[in-house]
Amino acid sequence: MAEKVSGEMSEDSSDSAAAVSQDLRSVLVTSVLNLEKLDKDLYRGTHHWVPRTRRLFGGQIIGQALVAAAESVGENVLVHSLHCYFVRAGDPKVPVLYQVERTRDGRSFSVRSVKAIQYGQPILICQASFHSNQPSPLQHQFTMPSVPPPEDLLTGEELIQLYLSKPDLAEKAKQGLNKLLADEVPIEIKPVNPPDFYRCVAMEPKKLYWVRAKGHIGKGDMKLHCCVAAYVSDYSFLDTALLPYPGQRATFLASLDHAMWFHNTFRADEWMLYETESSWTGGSRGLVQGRLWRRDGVLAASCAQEGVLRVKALTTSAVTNESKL
Ligand SMILES: CCCCCCC/C=C/C(=O)SCCNC(=O)CCNC(=O)[C@H](O)C(C)(C)COP(=O)(O)OP(=O)(O)OC[C@H]1O[C@@H](n2cnc3c(N)ncnc32)[C@H](O)[C@@H]1OP(=O)(O)O
Repeated sequence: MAEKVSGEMSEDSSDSAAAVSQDLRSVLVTSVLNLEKLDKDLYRGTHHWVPRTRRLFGGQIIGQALVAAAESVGENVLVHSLHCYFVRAGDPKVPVLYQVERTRDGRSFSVRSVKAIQYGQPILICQASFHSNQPSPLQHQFTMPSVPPPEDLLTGEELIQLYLSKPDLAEKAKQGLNKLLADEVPIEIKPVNPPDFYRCVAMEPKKLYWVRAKGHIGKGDMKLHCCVAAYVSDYSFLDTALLPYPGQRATFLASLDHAMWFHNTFRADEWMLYETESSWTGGSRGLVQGRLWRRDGVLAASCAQEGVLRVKALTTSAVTNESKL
């Protein structure tokens, strides 16, 4: 019989004191990243939240691929990087198979290659590298931007409620916002500088928001927190590249590749500051970079992604009943 491999990690003493009930646990660990083991180095993953594009969420595929890779390495190594290509759209109607190749095991580093497969064809190719913890006399990092704490900011849902209360809101925009509210995305977000609701001002391609997994994960296995961070890091990343173009509506937005480097331990169920920026767009593609900060200022992870950006010029305001352009 197939066994589940990841979500139910053991609790440390601080967690057991809290006696976390099953329904308070993050769906990311109880379901999304809890793969079914079919055979040695072969796993099956199912879906939770599917974006309105009806193609599988890239972060889910990366997170699941990393769970599969992490199952094949020892307990004393940590994931330090991953590099993925999204080669086909994922179909939400069927599960995804994850096939792990044990590329190399060295004294310090282990490399794994994972193929995510649907209908016999790869949808994602992922290389993940693991490293045993080693001391280093060289240590530096950038400084975390100074921002208000998450407790002082509105959640994504509260912001949507605020937008819904605007009297001149166009019916189509209202429908879109209500759909967003109904989405069961398993992560929480608190934007530091939410974009102007009417989106008529070009902005610098930079964002700052607090983010964490919804529900409890516990201290547990650091590798699982990296899998959750991989999921989280893809959610509102590529859209950073659209901020300078308020007169354009995205008709097709999809990540082509995604890379991450993990620097320090963190808990993905605690608030982290996600700092994203886009250094370049052109040729219907955009490049974004991101940094995930622990709230104590420690740099937890860095990310980079390129995506396809196909857009259409807006002729009227998408959000109000008035003409805009
Ligand atoms: C604030 C909250 C936001 C939450 C949203 C979360 C954001 C999440 C994003 C994601 O998760 S993206 C998911 C992960 N990434 C992917 O699924 C990408 C997977 N890769 C691919 O699908 C393909 O590699 C590709 C990028 C589509 C490859 O493109 P290619 O052009 O080589 O493939 P085709 O099969 O030929 O075409 C696909 C599609 O695109 C149309 N098309 C192709 N070229 C052009 C063009 N020059 N101009 C316009 N359209 C083009 C083509 O006609 C096909 O369209 P359909 O027939 O499918 O309609």
